[in-house]
Amino acid sequence: MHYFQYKNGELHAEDLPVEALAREYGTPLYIYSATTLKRHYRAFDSAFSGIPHLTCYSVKANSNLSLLRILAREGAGTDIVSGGELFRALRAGVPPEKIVYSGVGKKTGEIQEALLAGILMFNVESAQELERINAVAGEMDKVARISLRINPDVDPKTHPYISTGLKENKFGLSRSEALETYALALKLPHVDPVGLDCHIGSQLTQLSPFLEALERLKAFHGQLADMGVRIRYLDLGGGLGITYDEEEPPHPADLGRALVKALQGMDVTLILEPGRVIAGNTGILVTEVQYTKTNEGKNFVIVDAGMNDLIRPSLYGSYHRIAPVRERGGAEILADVVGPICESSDFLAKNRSLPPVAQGDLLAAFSAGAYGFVMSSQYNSRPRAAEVMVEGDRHVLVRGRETYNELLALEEAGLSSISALEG
Ligand SMILES: Cc1ncc(COP(=O)(O)O)c(C=O)c1O
Ligand SMILES: N[C@@H](CCCC[NH3+])C(=O)O
Repeated sequence: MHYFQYKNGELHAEDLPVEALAREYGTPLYIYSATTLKRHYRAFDSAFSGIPHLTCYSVKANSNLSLLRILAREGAGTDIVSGGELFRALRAGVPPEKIVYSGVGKKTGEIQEALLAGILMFNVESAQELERINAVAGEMDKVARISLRINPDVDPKTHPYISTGLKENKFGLSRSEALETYALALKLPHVDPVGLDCHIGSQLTQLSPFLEALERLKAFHGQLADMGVRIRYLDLGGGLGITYDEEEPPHPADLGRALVKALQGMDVTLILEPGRVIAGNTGILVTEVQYTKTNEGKNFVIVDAGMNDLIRPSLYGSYHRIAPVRERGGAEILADVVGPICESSDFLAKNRSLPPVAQGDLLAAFSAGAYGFVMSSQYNSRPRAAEVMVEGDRHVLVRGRETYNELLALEEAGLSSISALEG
């Protein structure tokens, strides 16, 4: 069941016509389906219901506060990678004891904030980070629960920019370094090594890399037990892929069955950090055609959403299905769908077969709920897209579009004092 569907030739977000929302809030506009979000979360979480587990939604995929609030009410924890994400997760009502903190570059202030909040654990990525967490926790008279992120050297068979578990990637510790670092953790008074963690990459479309990583972690778990480290949490990260085009990723239930079976007999709580599989197909980006033109036989459809709104096609060559919001007949044309940004890398699609579209038409880019708005910027001084959440026949503006004044707010003070520099 899809919640972005055509009814009588018009694209609907649940029960609302997308065109009406776009006319009300303007374009570019992100539209999210609350029903899809909940359905994805429940499908994922219930796949692991046979074992002790915690689903920590990866905030980086889509950090809109309202979306986080819905997930928090569903019982989700979160995987965060910055003080900013911690702040958001807490504001949205995620209980601190369901928050895990990943990332290679945690700063002292961020560690303090997480300790103050009382998060479940830090996924530590280097010996230096472990020492820093120990020192900060010591100053605060606390003991930090930690896991070490192992780099299992497994090929996730995905785009090189989003693969994270190969030895040439910056993430985690090799197994030999990790053994030494657990030994160090046992000696440090302000850290408690309770977990073992890995995350091998994103948009994975096969089960085998997950299972391979788990096998390596299990072998490592045995070595840790021999050293006297008692692991209570096994965190396998996120990474399950979605269908953008013709990919056929495993269903969460398949991943669940395979992992539950592989974990039999292990006395641990499984932690998972799904992002894309929860949020990706929960959102679309709606954009309006500004102009069409043909240069030497090449067709361009120029829309009002640019690489600043959805950077995935420019950054990874990613595919997003694009279709008119009102179904159109007529012979298809091959065109590049491009934005208004002054860069040739500013495109949503290249050589795409589209029905004939005209100025003023609305187009939807599908599967834009994850790594869409969160990766947007104000490049070319463009206010970022607004975000709307739909449920049934109701909707809420969950983030308005900033005004030009708001775009300049942080610079105004500089403008009033710049004359001092000008002498
Ligand atoms: C540590 C960590 N956990 C979870 C995720 C979420 O990944 P995905 O959106 O592919 O599920 C990522 C991103 O790849 C990550 O780096
Ligand atoms: N930003 C990437 C995913 C990165 C995952 C973060 N570790 C994407 O859009 O596909």
